Amino acid sequence: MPLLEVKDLRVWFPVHGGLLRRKVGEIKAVDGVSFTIEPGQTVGLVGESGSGKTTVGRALLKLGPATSGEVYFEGRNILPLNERQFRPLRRQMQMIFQDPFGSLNPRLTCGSIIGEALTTHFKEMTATQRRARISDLLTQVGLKPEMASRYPHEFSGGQRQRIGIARALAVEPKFIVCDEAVSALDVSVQAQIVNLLMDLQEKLGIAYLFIAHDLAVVQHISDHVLVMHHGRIVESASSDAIYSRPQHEYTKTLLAAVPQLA
Ligand SMILES: Nc1ncnc2c1ncn2[C@@H]1O[C@H](COP(=O)(O)OP(=O)(O)OP(=O)(O)O)[C@@H](O)[C@H]1O
Repeated sequence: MPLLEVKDLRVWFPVHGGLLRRKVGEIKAVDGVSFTIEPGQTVGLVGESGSGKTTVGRALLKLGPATSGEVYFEGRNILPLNERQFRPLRRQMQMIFQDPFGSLNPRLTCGSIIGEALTTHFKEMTATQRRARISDLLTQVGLKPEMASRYPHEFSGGQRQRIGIARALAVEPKFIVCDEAVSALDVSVQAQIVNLLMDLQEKLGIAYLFIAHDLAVVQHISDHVLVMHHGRIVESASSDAIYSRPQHEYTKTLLAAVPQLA
């Protein structure tokens, strides 16, 4: 059984206009998207800005609206579930953002940021167990346990992204949406974070939807790649095939923009 199966997902946003702010049309941000993700697999989602990638990622985790379609997580359609019904599943589906600084509370230490996720989802955990788990998570993402007492501004961009990853891992997810998770970082730091994500996948069996506009990064991390254009998937193929035998004109245009490595 696939971990995640998306069937004919549509997300249309109403457009209002005129003096009375009546609905005058719709932005079809996502318009009939279908794909599957197997456990422990990475699916890359590429496309230019505005193609609908983030809207897909948010809809999958019920962080954003879905107009129609089905999203099965381990065989269960999650879109009709209300908040209470979805709560036990929320822990298993996490998101890592582009701007870790924006998504980390500047007033909390890195230990408290990770600890918050633990207290929300593991209410029975004692303070001692929590501290041990925070140390363990920091080590897993390549940071030092003693860094738990530092604040987000005391870390570099790459280290902040590691904290974001530790926070996502804290609740033991099976699936993580990585939305432009390395796009804001320097190329050498990007490679370190991508390698960390791949190591964690191997160790913990997590599946990723890896959203990016940069095809080179996506190729490195993904088993399968989806190319999105104007709300639709225009090409879906294995990572190798999409680069060696791109079928769609739009994919060829995206590939032409990738700097060639000598
Ligand atoms: N809440 C919203 N209300 C109205 N329109 C929206 C909303 N969210 C997104 N859109 C529109 O939906 C389309 C897709 O946006 P989306 O952010 O998913 O694209 P993207 O491929 O992730 O781009 P980027 O890489 O710039 O984030 C855009 O035209 C955007 O303006």
